[in-house]
Amino acid sequence: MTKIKLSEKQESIVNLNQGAYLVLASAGSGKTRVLTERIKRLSDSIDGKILAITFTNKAASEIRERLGGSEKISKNVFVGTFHSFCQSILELRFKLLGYKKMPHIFEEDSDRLELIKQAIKSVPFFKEIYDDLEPKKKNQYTYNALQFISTVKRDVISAEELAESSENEEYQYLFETYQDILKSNNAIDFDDIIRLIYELFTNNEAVANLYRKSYSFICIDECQDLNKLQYFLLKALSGNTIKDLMMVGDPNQSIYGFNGSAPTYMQEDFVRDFQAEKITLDENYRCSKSVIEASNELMNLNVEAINYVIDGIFEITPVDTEVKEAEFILNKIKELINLKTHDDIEGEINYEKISILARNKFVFKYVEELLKEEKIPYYFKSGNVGIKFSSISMKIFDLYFRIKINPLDRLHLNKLENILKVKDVYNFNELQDSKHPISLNINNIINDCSIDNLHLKIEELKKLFNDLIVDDDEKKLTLDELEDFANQLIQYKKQNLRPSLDGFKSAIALGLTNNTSSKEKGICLSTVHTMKGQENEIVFLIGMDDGTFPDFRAVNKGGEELQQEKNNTYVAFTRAKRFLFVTYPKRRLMPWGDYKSKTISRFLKPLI
Ligand SMILES: Nc1ncnc2c1ncn2[C@@H]1O[C@H](COP(=O)(O)OP(=O)(O)OP(=O)(O)O)[C@@H](O)[C@H]1O
Repeated sequence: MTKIKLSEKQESIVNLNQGAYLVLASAGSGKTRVLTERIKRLSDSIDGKILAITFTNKAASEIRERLGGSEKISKNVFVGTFHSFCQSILELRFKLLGYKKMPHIFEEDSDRLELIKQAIKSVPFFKEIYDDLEPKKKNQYTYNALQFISTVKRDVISAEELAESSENEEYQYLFETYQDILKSNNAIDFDDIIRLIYELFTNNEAVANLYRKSYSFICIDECQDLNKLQYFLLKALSGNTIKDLMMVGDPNQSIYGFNGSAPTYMQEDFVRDFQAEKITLDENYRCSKSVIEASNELMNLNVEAINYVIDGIFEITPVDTEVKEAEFILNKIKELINLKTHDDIEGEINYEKISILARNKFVFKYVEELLKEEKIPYYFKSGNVGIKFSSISMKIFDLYFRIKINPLDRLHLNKLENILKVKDVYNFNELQDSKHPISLNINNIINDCSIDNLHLKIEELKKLFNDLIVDDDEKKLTLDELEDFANQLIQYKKQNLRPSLDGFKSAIALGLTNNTSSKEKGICLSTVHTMKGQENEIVFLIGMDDGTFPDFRAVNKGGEELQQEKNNTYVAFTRAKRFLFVTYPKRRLMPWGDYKSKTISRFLKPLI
């Protein structure tokens, strides 16, 4: 890895000593770089431990990679997301939180929707409303109920506050019922992971003190994304003991408002509660002159381009339809690849140096079709997610695996019963006559699996799938998914000294074992949210028509939601190191067959 010479300003932040600091820095100013160098310096010079929190597994592994794997760093520095930090505590202390066995994470939205549906049906007030709704409205209702549960958790709303703020006690019942159902499955959801540890630190002074004494410094990246629960967790962890915290963030990159995040937790609460000193960093090391100028104009900023020698490209191109947009992009890509080199781009221009970004994944439809047709390699960038199997045999395996390691998990047991159309998923005769007789063999294989023999079980499964699956496409898909699972096991064992099946399942759910870099071959297609914190040489930002980006719902709501869309456009712009090509269709094909006229995104109007 090339050694970067830090600027004077960056160096001064790296060398700050004790105290609380808020580093407000614009995109590409080297926030992550500075934070990493600071952690490195601290770990060399102090004896205590350092807690470094990021918002994505990808960012955490990048920081870990840059820190290197010396024994001192491995022992003294914890780098991870809020979820992985809290999960590591939960695995040790779940009994203190009222669980007899380690609770399992229900990570999939579909699982949580199923649970909230059960909760709605057990509270008469909600059941009555729900039963009278048309099917489409039922889905929206369930989704809204789930949002309500999340809000209660993320906004740290207590039972009393809930009772006071709602029109009646029914909402409190709904919340409690959902939690009870989770608990009866010995399960938790993502928000619970942080909420439980916040409760532990708040209610158990002795345990909180253990962690307070253990960590001397806390560093947090991307703090504009903090929500109330995460900020409260940090406060509860710090207590009156930890006073050395550094938060770095960029209010202009605040794009997770829909998750309860707000830059005010760093800019107001942190500054007030910790008497934090504010420092600004307004240089841009990432982007070319053209990209910085466009971003400055977009956000009305005055960021300095350090790399002024590189002009780069910023272009906005209107195209007739989405099909034409896809053709334009494909032609441009071919042109760039044929160029092989360009003075502005380091090394050969290849597919890995190109990213295509959009507001949401639906925008990629025609581009993806063309990439496939032209046999150009590409992949979809994934966020903090675990594995989602699509082959039927791996789905069955996953469900057996879940109920094997968490026998209280009725939710997945029911799912398995439904897939197999059996009453008892362990009954030999029923399985043999079931819709998927392979389930009998799968069940036999994982019946006595343990973390020590799981790799052997995977080999048995491989043989089974090879022998029994007839359809070639299905066989390939199943074997690919099994291999992915096997790779995740290897990753997990590398990361954990005391591995367990429970721990492995949680690590998968948190996306900690997902080695994405091996799958990231070719052109990267990503939503802007998922690309946050990352960069590429050449970026295409597509579908920049008003109503798509900004999203029409934000346009209708206006205010903060619209501002977040603008911030999201800024995040998209500043992912480009050298070239940024922006496109929008002047007409969009609607699902019912008509074309609708479109205009350029309101944010881009001043730039044309
Ligand atoms: N002093 C420096 N000299 C040269 N390059 C640098 C320097 N500091 C940072 N960089 C490079 O600039 C780019 C942006 O750095 P980094 O990702 O740390 O920024 P950031 O502020 O976290 O970005 P963002 O918030 O936009 O995701 C990286 O490619 C990094 O290696």
